[in-house]
Amino acid sequence: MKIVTPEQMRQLDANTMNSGIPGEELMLTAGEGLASAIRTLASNHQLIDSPVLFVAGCGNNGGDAFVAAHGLHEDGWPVECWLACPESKLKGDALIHFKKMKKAGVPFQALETSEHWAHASACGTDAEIVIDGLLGTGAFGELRGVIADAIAFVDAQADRALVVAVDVPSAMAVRADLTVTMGLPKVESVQSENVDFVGNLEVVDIGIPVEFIEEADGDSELEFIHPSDLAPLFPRRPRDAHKGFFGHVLCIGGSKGFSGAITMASRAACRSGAGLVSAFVPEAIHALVAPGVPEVMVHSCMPEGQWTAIMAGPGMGRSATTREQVLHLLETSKVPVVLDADAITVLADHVAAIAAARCPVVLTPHPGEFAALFGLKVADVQADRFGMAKMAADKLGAMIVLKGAGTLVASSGRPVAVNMTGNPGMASGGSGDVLAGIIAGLAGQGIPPFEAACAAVWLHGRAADLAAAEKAQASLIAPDLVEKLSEAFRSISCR
Ligand SMILES: NC(=O)C1=CN([C@@H]2O[C@H](COP(=O)(O)OP(=O)(O)OC[C@H]3O[C@@H](n4cnc5c(N)ncnc54)[C@H](O)[C@@H]3O)[C@@H](O)[C@H]2O)[C@@H](O)CC1
Ligand SMILES: Nc1ncnc2c1ncn2[C@@H]1O[C@H](COP(=O)(O)OP(=O)(O)O)[C@@H](O)[C@H]1O
Ligand SMILES: [K+]
Repeated sequence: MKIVTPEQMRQLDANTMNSGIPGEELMLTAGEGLASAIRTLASNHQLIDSPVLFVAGCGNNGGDAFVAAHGLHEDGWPVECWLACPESKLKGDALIHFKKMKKAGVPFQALETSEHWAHASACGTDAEIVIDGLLGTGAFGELRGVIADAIAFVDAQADRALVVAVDVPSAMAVRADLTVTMGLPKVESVQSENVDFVGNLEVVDIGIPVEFIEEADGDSELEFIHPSDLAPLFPRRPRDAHKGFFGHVLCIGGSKGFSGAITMASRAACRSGAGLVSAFVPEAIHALVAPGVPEVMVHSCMPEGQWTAIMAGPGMGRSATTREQVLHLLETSKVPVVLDADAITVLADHVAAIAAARCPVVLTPHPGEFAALFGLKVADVQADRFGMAKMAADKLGAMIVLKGAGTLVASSGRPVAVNMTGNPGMASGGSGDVLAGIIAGLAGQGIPPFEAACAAVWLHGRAADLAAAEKAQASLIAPDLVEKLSEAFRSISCR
């Protein structure tokens, strides 16, 4: 999906209004989309009917919030709206929707002074979901008036409540769990320095005609991984399909003390739709791995097979044997090869072998592995994630999945894809192994490797978001991601 600047978005909004869709209607669709995202978030977190506080500014960003507050109030939710300016400053579409909200009886108050906000901060709120509708794409310059107080108030709620930003986190100073953006994602929201503010990023279709979007300029170097782009990768399965239709994936990895990594990776490949999955593990752990994954054919000698994708690395260890095996794969494979973890770091002095491979290669480094591969410092990788991913893809002729919040998928000659699903609960051992398995499972059933990597990072993060909403981020473990994959798939496909 295209990513736009605020200016490009304003142009799209203006073109849409000129084509006959009134601004009032655009705002209604935006606010209804926001209400629907809040309902889903609340439902996933078992917070249905919990108090929701909308904090609105005097622009159209506040207008979206009024529509959503109105909608939830009509559903019977305990909703309240605080306005960070005098009512008299409201105008246009926002004023229209404000009046409707007020008429419907949504409890409301205007907090016009810093003293009001100091009092609000002292008293707090019992709302478990707080909505930031203070500033959107119309923000400019230094914060003026009470907006700074209101932003500080909403941001402070992030320490105890779920925070949802409308369109963009206000002045990129509110730490949101979810940003519900209108029309198309905005460039600032996918920049790596802003991941802590944006949280997950969902897009509301506000009815901008497709042809306007196609014609619009967007960021030519970046694209957003959106479920609507992934759905076509999973067409209806023919009724007479059999396991041979969906490929045979080989997963190589594991070592003494690291049997879980390959177990989870190969299970994730199965859960991603591969027809058959085989694993090759050292003899010493065969008896540990095999019973854990009855759906996988586990071997302790290199098996023969018509592989459609090969994945190597999880739990493999950084031995000379690992390096030899990986180099051999790169030299001989004709099918996509996914390299993760140790299979990446052992190539630090052999990057030429990656460039020389004739098969598609997908590397899935976390910043530490990326730094090790190129002899860099992790801080330097993190300081320019986009540039680093692009550099590596160009240099190695491989697809680079640079992991971490706002995972990037880069391939030479095309825009870098950015993913905004996932949460810090994934920062626990084994999450990456699951991702490698998903990519191999998707590539192995014939999805082109770049698209497989994009779909995999989205599904992986989505599974983690569903799991965290149910079990809490702190309690998330990698097998939860595998278990929630089914639900993640269901959010892009009805079958
Ligand atoms: N037709 C449209 O234009 C649509 C707009 N939408 C929403 O409207 C938003 C954009 O609306 P606006 O252009 O009204 O902009 P904003 O809602 O961002 O706010 C602009 C208002 O905030 C004030 N302001 C700006 N910068 C400030 C600062 N630094 N300190 C204090 N006050 C400041 C301005 O004086 C102005 O009154 C989008 O982000 C989106 O949420 C959506 O409803 C979809 C349709
Ligand atoms: N804060 C976070 N937000 C989003 N995703 C995260 C976060 N922390 C970790 N992840 C994801 O979890 C996975 C961790 O992978 P990795 O570091 O290789 O772990 P391991 O080696 O333990 O399997 C990656 O896909 C990464 O993008
Ligand atoms: K906002």
